[in-house]
Amino acid sequence: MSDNGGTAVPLLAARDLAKAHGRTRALEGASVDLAAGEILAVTGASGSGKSTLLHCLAGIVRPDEGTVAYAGERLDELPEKRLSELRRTEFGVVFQFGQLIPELTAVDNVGLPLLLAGATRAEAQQRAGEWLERFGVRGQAGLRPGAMSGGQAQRVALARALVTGPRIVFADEPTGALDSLASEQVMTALIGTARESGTAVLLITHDAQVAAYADREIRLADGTVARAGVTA
Ligand SMILES: Nc1ncnc2c1ncn2[C@@H]1O[C@H](COP(=O)(O)OP(=O)(O)OP(=O)(O)O)[C@@H](O)[C@H]1O
Repeated sequence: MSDNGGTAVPLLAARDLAKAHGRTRALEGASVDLAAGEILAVTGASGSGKSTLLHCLAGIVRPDEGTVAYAGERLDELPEKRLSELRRTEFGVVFQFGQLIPELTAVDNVGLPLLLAGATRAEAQQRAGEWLERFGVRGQAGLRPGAMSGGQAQRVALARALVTGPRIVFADEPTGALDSLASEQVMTALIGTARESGTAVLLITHDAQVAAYADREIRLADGTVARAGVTA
């Protein structure tokens, strides 16, 4: 990340996050920076707090302690209405599986965020088709998720996460259920598109080959960042 006399402002900056699920302390003092356009891998053992961190950074859950600042706004303090607007317009999310709506075809899944943002059905269908094309799954446009391979479904999910032009994509084990070929196709599609559009990506993964796509890697252990969380 470029250093503006030590004062460059990251796009997303989390400080000293703590979050408990009941009696389980999932995060304990985690601090992370994400620069605009940066691709950051988050690794760590199962249960180290990776998903909880992603949920706090994406404004899906509020931390118990600590701050999350996105482009000058404190996510941890925002009212739910503004948070959900940010999630709809500025952030895209991709999970390991199951995030597509099973009753909708690929093109309708990808078009849905555009409809929610006020596009007409024709506009939504056209732009969704273009995004399916970019991810190499236009041939699957009329299929429902159950009729696609895991890799195809993930590429449709990526198209849906990116169709609104978010500034950050949060991806939680996006290749976790895929074989190595499908995983490579999904990662190539995600990283290529993110680089082209300057979208930042926060990528949780167990897989060193997937983490190698990132510009930087941080490792969580016991709810805190064990390695390189904040850019100097
Ligand atoms: N909704 C929940 N209710 C209770 N405990 C939870 C909940 N979500 C997470 N935890 C616990 O919090 C800790 C951190 O979980 P988290 O899912 O953030 O870790 P993770 O590093 O993403 O794990 P994995 O790699 O297995 O997905 C774990 O001990 C987990 O069991």
